[in-house]
Amino acid sequence: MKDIFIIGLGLIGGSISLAIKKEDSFHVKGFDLSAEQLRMAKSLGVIDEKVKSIEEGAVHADLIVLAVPVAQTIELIQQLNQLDLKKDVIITDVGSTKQEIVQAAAQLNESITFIGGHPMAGSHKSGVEAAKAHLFENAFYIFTPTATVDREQLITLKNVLKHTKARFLQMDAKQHDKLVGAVSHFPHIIAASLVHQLEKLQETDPGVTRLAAGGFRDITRIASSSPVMWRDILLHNQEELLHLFDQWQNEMNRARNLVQDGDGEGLLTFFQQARSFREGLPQRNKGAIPAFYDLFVDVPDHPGVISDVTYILAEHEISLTNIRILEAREDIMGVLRLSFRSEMDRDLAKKALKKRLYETYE
Ligand SMILES: NC(=O)c1ccc[n+]([C@@H]2O[C@H](COP(=O)([O-])OP(=O)(O)OC[C@H]3O[C@@H](n4cnc5c(N)ncnc54)[C@H](O)[C@@H]3O)[C@@H](O)[C@H]2O)c1
Ligand SMILES: O=C(O)C(=O)C[C@]1(C(=O)O)C=C[C@@H](O)C=C1
Repeated sequence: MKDIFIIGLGLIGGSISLAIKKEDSFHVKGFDLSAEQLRMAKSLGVIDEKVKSIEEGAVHADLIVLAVPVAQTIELIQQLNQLDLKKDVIITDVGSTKQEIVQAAAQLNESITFIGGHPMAGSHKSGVEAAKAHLFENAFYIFTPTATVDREQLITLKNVLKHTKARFLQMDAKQHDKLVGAVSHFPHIIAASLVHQLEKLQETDPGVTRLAAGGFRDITRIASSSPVMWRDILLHNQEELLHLFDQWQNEMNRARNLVQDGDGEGLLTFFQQARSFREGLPQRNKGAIPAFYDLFVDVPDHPGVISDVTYILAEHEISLTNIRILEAREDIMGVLRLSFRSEMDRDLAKKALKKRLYETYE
């Protein structure tokens, strides 16, 4: 496995390329419909080589990765089927839905192996500038091979993608769309709907958006994701989403009744059950709840304090993944939330800040 061709060099295609390109034995060629993305992918060192057309990259490839929106994935499968590809070539995709894609791939010529894939990590950001080599580290990477896929070919694919450091899982495409519909697709609809609701309220109460604080921002972050990508995902997972709409309507009616009846006990149970289930979700991987290695630091509200904290971390060569001021009011101690990539970084930061008399807690 030497020649790898990635079609679509956005967030996901770019991140896969960065993760596998570190291996000297792979040569990664890339193509993107957008000339600007393609140019940037090469100049940022995301790919080894850019090609001018799908045919140019595909005919010599041992592995072809389709990293475009799911509707485009189906068109590309049909397009690739018209080309004279290498014998034993493997085609995989990264689409967020699997059933329609796997069905489309069933039409491919017999000499082509198609293995559906879905790395379960991402971002609301799009484009090659957002790509990161470590995006999939510890995340689940789901494969949906059909019964006709040769075991050796699946191993070959995993041997390339193991450099993403993701954790591999296998299931059939229908089960994939059911589960991912619940943990990913439907929540994106809810996030966008909450934003629509606020937009309507703003028409009569223009000041309301200034009050939208941490809670609203946390739950609606994913409403900033690519509209084209999410349109296509929803169109591919219609059946599962319709079930989820029914369940959601029941859930909202249940909550509505508790509020209408002034049922304090019922509301307490409603929130207690949700909290305890959420807290039991896996935290140490990039599953439903991402890994947080957060450290909170009490800081006096005076100019220069943030640069002092970041300077101390830089002195100890500790990298931050995020920094956020949680509270900063006049004359009141504020709180900085520092996020780290690992527990080790957090512990080092804790020690370094303590030495400079900063109060920290996890
Ligand atoms: N964003 C996420 O969080 C996430 C996570 C896992 C999987 N996915 C899946 O990954 C795929 C890509 O998503 P992304 O977030 O990288 O999107 P993106 O918008 O960052 O990148 C997609 C790229 O594909 C290019 N493209 C579109 N049609 C093309 C075509 N026919 N030929 C060549 N290039 C084409 C676009 O120009 C763009 O650069 C989607 O199928 C999505 O469902 C996304
Ligand atoms: O973190 C985010 O912003 C994401 O939305 C990532 C997310 C998800 O829903 O969890 C989005 C789409 C995917 O197919 C996989 C992961």
